Amino acid sequence: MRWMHEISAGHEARPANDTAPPTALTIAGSDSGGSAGMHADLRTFFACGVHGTTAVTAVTVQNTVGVTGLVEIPPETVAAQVDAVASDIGVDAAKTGVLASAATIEAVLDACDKHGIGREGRTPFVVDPVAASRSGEPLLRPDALDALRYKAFPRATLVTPNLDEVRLLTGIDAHTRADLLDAAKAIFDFGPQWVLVKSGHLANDPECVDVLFDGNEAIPLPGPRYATVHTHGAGDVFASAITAALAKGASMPDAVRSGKRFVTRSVSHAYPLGAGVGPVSTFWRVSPRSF
Ligand SMILES: Nc1ncnc2c1ncn2[C@@H]1O[C@H](COP(=O)(O)OP(=O)(O)OP(=O)(O)O)[C@@H](O)[C@H]1O
Ligand SMILES: Cc1ncc(COP(=O)(O)O)c(N)n1
Repeated sequence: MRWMHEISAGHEARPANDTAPPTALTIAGSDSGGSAGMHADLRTFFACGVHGTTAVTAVTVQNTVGVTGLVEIPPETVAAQVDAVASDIGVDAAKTGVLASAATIEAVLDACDKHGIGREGRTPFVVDPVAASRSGEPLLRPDALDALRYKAFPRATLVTPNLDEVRLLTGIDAHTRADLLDAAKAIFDFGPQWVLVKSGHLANDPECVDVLFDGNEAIPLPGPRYATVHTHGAGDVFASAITAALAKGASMPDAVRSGKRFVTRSVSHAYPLGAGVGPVSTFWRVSPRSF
């Protein structure tokens, strides 16, 4: 084991292993409560049959009630994790969660560029612009908004905002299904290849119809709305299930449809935990009892 300050050169790549499953990388924060962030991402990758790897951006002090602390990992350490994973294990698709600051976003994008991750490279790059926890605590510094808009989004294969993130990033206040396409167009103008606007926060809509947009066509993704408050981690599970499908070689519309099926089943199996908001459950895919 070498301490971080001793690592100067890159890692040597190992020969490819034909028996290994596809790999997906999450560049995200940890959740001590185990419901959201990279914990949810890794569970989803496992349930979807891909090997999950991680670049930790921030450690959150979090439970089902809220987030009471966040410690950022130095940007160069985040970039070094991306480099270590990509240069040895490889990355078939990558996603982001909490990116914390402009400096971390820039370090991550440089590391991704180096390994062909992102729109101009061969490897799909899903940017989930996580800005706050479900309980409202900020997970992104205000200086990071422009870095997301003008640096990360143009490099993204897919951007997956919820309606609060749409409001923060574009000023559009979406309240109806019809507003989702306007929201998707406004995010698309920042330059990603695809945009997926999520409808979970349209609380008065009897269904959850998300919208996938590629600049020309809007593809509706219908799903039932379950009467549960336990949706902690739903956005992370959705983006991770999409990333897993992309890692296996699916087209974007197929990956998003399979991610939607996965997250809908996960919401339908959500369980109470602690005193606050419980997580959506990925157990349905792997456990005979399905919890
Ligand atoms: N009550 C629900 N019933 C069914 N599906 C839901 C429900 N709430 C959210 N979803 C679905 O879960 C996915 C995540 O959507 P949402 O808009 O909640 O994203 P998010 O805000 O990023 O998630 P999070 O809850 O983790 O903050 C979407 O496909 C959405 O339609
Ligand atoms: C580390 C981390 N990443 C992401 C989220 C967002 O998930 P949610 O919107 O369900 O709180 C979170 N709460 N914590």
